[in-house]
Amino acid sequence: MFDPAPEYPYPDAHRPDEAPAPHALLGPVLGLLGTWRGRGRGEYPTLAGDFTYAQEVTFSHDGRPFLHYETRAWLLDADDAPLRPSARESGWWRLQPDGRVEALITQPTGIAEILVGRADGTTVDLATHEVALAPTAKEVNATRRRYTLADDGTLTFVHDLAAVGQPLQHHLSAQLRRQV
Ligand code: HEM
Repeated sequence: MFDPAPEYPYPDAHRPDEAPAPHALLGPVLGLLGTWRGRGRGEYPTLAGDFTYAQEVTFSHDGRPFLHYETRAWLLDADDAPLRPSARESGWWRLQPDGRVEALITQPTGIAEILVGRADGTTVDLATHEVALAPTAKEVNATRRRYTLADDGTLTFVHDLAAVGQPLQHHLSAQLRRQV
């Protein structure tokens, strides 16, 4: 007789004081744990104009030396009402000794990125190591992502993009607040 497995016994923690205890290597990114929500503005020279959007970002861990990262964005109209779903990403941020970070991030648009960079407790700065594209994905060559934690519980996010023949330049900036 088939015996199904019980519920997954190792739930993720979304706060530093929640079990399981965070791995020591997560020290430089502990301030990111949890769910963040806010608004941003985007642009790119190939687009007709700039746009405003809302974004939700979640970081969690299961006691091992990596973060689970997930984000969903949606475009806003001039009255701040939802216009349509936009970018989604998920992945893994692997913490190394000395605050080095290796991030693996995938998108439903056929883009898979490996980024490398550093975390120092208040900022995380990641730049492309390699991009892999599904056969029908748009051409993306590189990104740079900077996350900065301010004292008042605000997380700012700046995203530069080299894609569709354009050099690396600003695509997105957002300000997010931690959700309780
Ligand atoms: C908060 C996250 C993001 C938002 C809100 C966003 C928003 C947008 C919007 C509104 C467009 C115009 C096309 C459309 O309406 O869909 C666009 C284009 C594009 N985005 Fe983003 N984006 C985000 C993240 C990213 C990321 C992470 C990448 C790459 C790693 C990326 C790469 C591109 C590319 C390649 C284009 C197409 C440009 C073109 O074909 O001219 N975006 N984005």
